[in-house]
Amino acid sequence: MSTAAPAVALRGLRFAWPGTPRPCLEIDAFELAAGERVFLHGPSGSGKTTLLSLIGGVLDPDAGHVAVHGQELGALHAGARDRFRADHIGFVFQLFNLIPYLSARDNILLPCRFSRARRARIAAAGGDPAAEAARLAARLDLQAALLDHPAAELSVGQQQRVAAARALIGRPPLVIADEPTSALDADRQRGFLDLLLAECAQAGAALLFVSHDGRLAEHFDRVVALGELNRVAGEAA
Ligand SMILES: Nc1ncnc2c1ncn2[C@@H]1O[C@H](COP(=O)(O)OP(=O)(O)OP(=O)(O)O)[C@@H](O)[C@H]1O
Repeated sequence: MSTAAPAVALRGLRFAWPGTPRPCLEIDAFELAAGERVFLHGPSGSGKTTLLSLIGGVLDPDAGHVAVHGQELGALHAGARDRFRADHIGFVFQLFNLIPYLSARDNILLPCRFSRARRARIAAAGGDPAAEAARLAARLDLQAALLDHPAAELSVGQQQRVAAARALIGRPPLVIADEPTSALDADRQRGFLDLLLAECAQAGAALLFVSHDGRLAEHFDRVVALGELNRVAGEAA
């Protein structure tokens, strides 16, 4: 990994879902600079979540290259790719993907269990994972008592904030957020976005933020329409 490398670099990317007649994504080139905050938007079904899964190495492209912080994901075998993802990428998923029977606290701490790099970054900043989980939860307006509750007992908005704390803990250099504010009321949306931007700025992390809510776009360094990148979407438009 190189710190001078872009957070994300895509070249000649092509991906089709199995059994579908034409590609979902064809992207000649895209870069997200280290520390850059990009707002990505596009119509429903245009391939935003698919693109995030390719950048996260959860899906493999049919052709082309995906590099995260200079590391070509295709060069890593499955186990190494899982470790790389745990160390370097914080995800906030559209459907949160919390483990329902684990407490909110244990969900937030989960990446630290898998990633030595995240634990090391917390230690280097003079903290420990439990204190960092509590700090992030407080910043996200999650009451301390809620941290002992199983994730399944939390409201949708609370689950979303737990998912954000889980993504941010241990300061991954790339944060990927897929419609993270959709379940929050307007006040919490703004607070959530402020926290995400502040935490990413403090950690020097790049942020790739997908949303339908164009009102949030003004807070980002750059706004990208997937239709401008994706040749398939361009043809369909
Ligand atoms: N697991 C899957 N198997 C087959 N096709 C899929 C799968 N997931 C998504 N697709 C298809 O890929 C296309 C892009 O879907 P994707 O979820 O990436 O869009 P999106 O832009 O994130 O949409 P939304 O804004 O509604 O979340 C859609 O046509 C969808 O039907």
